[in-house]
Parts: sequence; structure tokens; C-alpha cells
Amino acid sequence: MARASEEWGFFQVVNHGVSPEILDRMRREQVKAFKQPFDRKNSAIEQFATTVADLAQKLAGILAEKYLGRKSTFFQDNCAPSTCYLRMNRYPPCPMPPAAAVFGLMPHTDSDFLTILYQDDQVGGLQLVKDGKCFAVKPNPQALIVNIGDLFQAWSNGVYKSVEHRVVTNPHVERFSTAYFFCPSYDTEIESRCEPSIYRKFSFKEYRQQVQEDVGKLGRKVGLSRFTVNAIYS
Ligand SMILES: O=C(O)CCC(=O)C(=O)O
Ligand SMILES: [Fe+2]
Repeated sequence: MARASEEWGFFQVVNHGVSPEILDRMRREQVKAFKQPFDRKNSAIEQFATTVADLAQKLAGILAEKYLGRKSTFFQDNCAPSTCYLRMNRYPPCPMPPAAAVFGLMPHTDSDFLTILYQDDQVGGLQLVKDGKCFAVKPNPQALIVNIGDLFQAWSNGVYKSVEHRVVTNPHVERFSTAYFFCPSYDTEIESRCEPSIYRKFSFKEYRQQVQEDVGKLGRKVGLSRFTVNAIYS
């Protein structure tokens, strides 16, 4: 397993436990699932979800214990497979003028603890945004990508940073990705227990509702800055 980059909020895991066969089958199932009804029972997609659910638990535990000194059953108690979800993304090719980047996904941070991502092993497009600059994440067929999400940033009192990222489309070929969002139940309270705490205590439900409200009213996610102790937004 790779060491987390606190600074980037992003890392890659090679020993993830999902076999190349499952990844390959999953991708083929995913291509089909966008065209016709799909039965997830006994599917590779289902097997992927089961394996990465376990991986997410392990990684969250390692990040909490090793780098925050916080040994707890918090993740086992609050992040069950039933509160996590899998999203399958499809980005159709999008011809564009050379200088213009067309977004498949606008720059954003994920509203969860961790996201485990399998991106297309040929077609790039994922980019990390740091200090206003974008960095392409080269496809690596062996690795799964792990993004730190907003909840981990709040829970770790800013030790881990929720990574801003976006997807640019390819002008010629379609691209697929599969993202597993490691989330707690809606009533889980997120608090760092650090003093002084950057963020006030909030429930995941409150966070999701606020994000939805902001997207509806402002057309964008405001995110964690609404939840700082001295929030200017309220
Ligand atoms: O498609 C990707 O590489 C990224 C997907 C993503 O960021 C998301 O689903 O939140
Ligand atoms: Fe994302």
C-alpha cells in the first residue's frame, strides 16, 4: 500500500486486491450497462464494490491510526457498505478547439471520506488541481486511485486535504471510470476532537443538504468553508 500524501490528498494503491480479470470484466459490463438494463447480481461490478469496500475500511483505519494517532472503530461503526455507493461515469468523446478544455466533470472535491477510483487504463482525463495548476493523472492499469474527501479533511482537522479534481474529455474516444464513495450514514456526526478545531461539528446529512442547496442556489458547491468555526457563509 502506498503512503498517503497529506499535501495532495491523493495517492495510488497497487496491492488493492482486485484482480486484473475483475477489472477487465467490470469495464466490459460497464460499457454494456450504459446501453441496456443490467443485473448486478454476481457481476464483476458487484465483486469490485465488495473488495473496495474492504479496502476503504482498511485505508481509513490506517490513515486515522498511523498519521493521526486516532485509533477507533469510527469507520466500522459508521461507514457500512449500505451507506457507501458506487458511481459509473461515462464521458463521450467531445471534439473541441485546441485551446479549450471541455469538462467531463467540473473541478470539485468529493463529499465523502475517501473515494476509490478505477479510471480507464488507456484514456486519461483526470486532473488534480493544486495551487491553481492542473496535473494530469496518467492512467495506470495496475493501480486504484484514492482521493481524500471533505469529511476526512474535517475529521482530521485539516491534516488531510480534500483533493480538488476535474475530468477533461477526450476529443476522439469515450472514457469510463468507476468511483466508490466511502460515506457514513446520514446521522453520523463529523468532528475532529482537536483543539482548536477548524470546523464545527456537523452531521453528514447537514453537509449533503448544504451542498445540494448551494448547487441549486449558487450553481456551485461551497463545501467545507461553510462549516469552519468562524464561517463567513451562513
Ligand atoms: O472519472 C474520473 O476519473 C473522476 C470521477 C470523479 O471525480 C467523481 O465521480 O467524483
Ligand atoms: Fe470526484
